[in-house]
Amino acid sequence: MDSNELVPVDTAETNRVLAQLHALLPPGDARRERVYRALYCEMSFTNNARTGLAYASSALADAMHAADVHAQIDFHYCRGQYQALTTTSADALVDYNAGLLLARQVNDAERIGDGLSLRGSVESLQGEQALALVDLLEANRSYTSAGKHILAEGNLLDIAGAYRRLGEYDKARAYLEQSRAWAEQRHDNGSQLQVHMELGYLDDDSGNSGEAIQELKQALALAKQMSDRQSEATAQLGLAEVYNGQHEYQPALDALGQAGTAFASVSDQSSMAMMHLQYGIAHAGVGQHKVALTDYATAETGITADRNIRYLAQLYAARARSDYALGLLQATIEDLQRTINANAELDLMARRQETILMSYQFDTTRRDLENRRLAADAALSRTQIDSLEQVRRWQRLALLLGGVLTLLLAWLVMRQIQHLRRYKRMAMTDVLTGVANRRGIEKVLAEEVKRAHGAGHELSLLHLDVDDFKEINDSHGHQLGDWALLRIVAACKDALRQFDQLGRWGGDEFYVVLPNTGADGSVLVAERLRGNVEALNMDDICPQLRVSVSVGISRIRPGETSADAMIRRADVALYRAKHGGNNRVESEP
Ligand SMILES: Nc1nc2c(ncn2[C@@H]2O[C@H](COP(=O)(O)OP(=O)(O)OP(=O)(O)O)[C@@H](O)[C@H]2O)c(=O)[nH]1
Repeated sequence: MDSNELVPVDTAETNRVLAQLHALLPPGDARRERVYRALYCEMSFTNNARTGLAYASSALADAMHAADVHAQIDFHYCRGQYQALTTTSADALVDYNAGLLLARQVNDAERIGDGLSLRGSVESLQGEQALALVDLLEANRSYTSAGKHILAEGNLLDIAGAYRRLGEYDKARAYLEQSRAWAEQRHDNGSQLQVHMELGYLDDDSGNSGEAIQELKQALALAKQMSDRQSEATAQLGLAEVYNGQHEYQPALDALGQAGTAFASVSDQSSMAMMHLQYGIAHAGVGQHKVALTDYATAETGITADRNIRYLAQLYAARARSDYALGLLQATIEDLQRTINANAELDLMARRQETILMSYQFDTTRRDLENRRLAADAALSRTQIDSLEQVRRWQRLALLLGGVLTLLLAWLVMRQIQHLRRYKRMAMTDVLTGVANRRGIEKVLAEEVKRAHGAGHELSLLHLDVDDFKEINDSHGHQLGDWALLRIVAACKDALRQFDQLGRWGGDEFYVVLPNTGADGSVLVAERLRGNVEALNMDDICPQLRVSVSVGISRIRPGETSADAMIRRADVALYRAKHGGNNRVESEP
């Protein structure tokens, strides 16, 4: 129901499906109730146009009250269709246009298609084939854009009708064959009936009356099978028209009789003018020209109201023959004149229609080209955006890789620097005690001499030697000697200030560089060192073991730029301390 694509087999089936649908409606769902009513309106009154008209009018009022625009559109269309049957198809246009306007306002492609299709079929009946084709072809585009393929297929029938009336029989037949294939494939009896009917008209118009009769009879059989009285009447009217064309007036009159009854049974007034025209031709055919004139008079009113010039031309030509047969010369001349005028108007219309069609085709082609160009532009910009994004992705990746590489390089460089520093430190460090080795302390001393010389500061150097260390080694072993050295270094460090630097010269000899330190300060530090070592308790490694150091002190002299002399003087002082009896501090003189 929501997809609006029901294909019922006949009237009874229609009513059964509608009842089923109604039973399925969720209670209180007013919107779906209106959707259902729209379907009901379209499908339930095929055999009763007046009741359908009344139903559509009241449903339209309800939809307006509920401000349900979609339902309003549906009921406008429904009412238009029953209006066309009750009076003339031209009267339906008011509702079709009103519905179409609303459909365009809410941009509802399916309902725009419905409106255009309905309006197109009226225009086609009025002889405005170009306008009709513009609307019908547009309807197809709308349906297709809304994905409503069944509705688009149904619309093909009307397109075929318009092409037939325009005299484009090949095009009309192509559309009908397409419709026939789809209708058969879907077992859609209603559409098959319409296809037979249209093929009948087409065969008749293109001079194949035998085939026309076959098609119309098939349409008639299907209409009877479906209990569709309205279509039955239309098929009978079509048959009558073919019979008249074949000068078979009695079968024509019979068919018209059947058509009249069937039309009356469904209150369909829309074909009354055509009925009278065909009656006139048939009556004239059997020699009843006076009756024919009455028929023509009635037909003329209806056809004029419908503004159908094609039928008017047919009517005037037929009436001229009856006028002539009755000896009404003046009337004959007038009707012949009217025939000429109507045909001239038809020619004019044909030319106008050609122009309208050409301009529509031009517009459509231009629009298609424009759409294709827009699509191509969109595809191009999509490709450009894609490749830009691709480039950006690569750039981001390259940046990321660059960043990672830079970090990696930085890390490698840092590690290298750290290794170098470590190697340098290791190269300057004594492995056993962890203080500066000979190279390290030489370097420190050289820098401090330079600095003291530059700034005119004082600088002192202590030369330490462990007393009788050989004896410790010899008595207690080399291992214990190492431990004793470690303890001595620790005791020395405790005695030093933050900026004093201790280094091992080798074996049991150490140097201490004392920046900014003069004679008194150096003696003080040296004594503290000596005292700390002397006070060492090493019972934990060797009970009763006592160690001591002798210290020689030298100081920088004014103008001295090399450490060698300082070292020599400190050695001399140490020598004196040793010879003074160990565990002593001696300064250079
Ligand atoms: N345990 C140990 N002994 C070492 C190390 N380096 C040198 N020695 C030893 O230290 C001793 C130093 O002895 P000497 O130079 O004769 O000096 P000393 O015995 O202290 O005598 P004086 O200096 O005159 O008091 C030698 O026996 C070296 O073999 C070391 O790293 N560890």
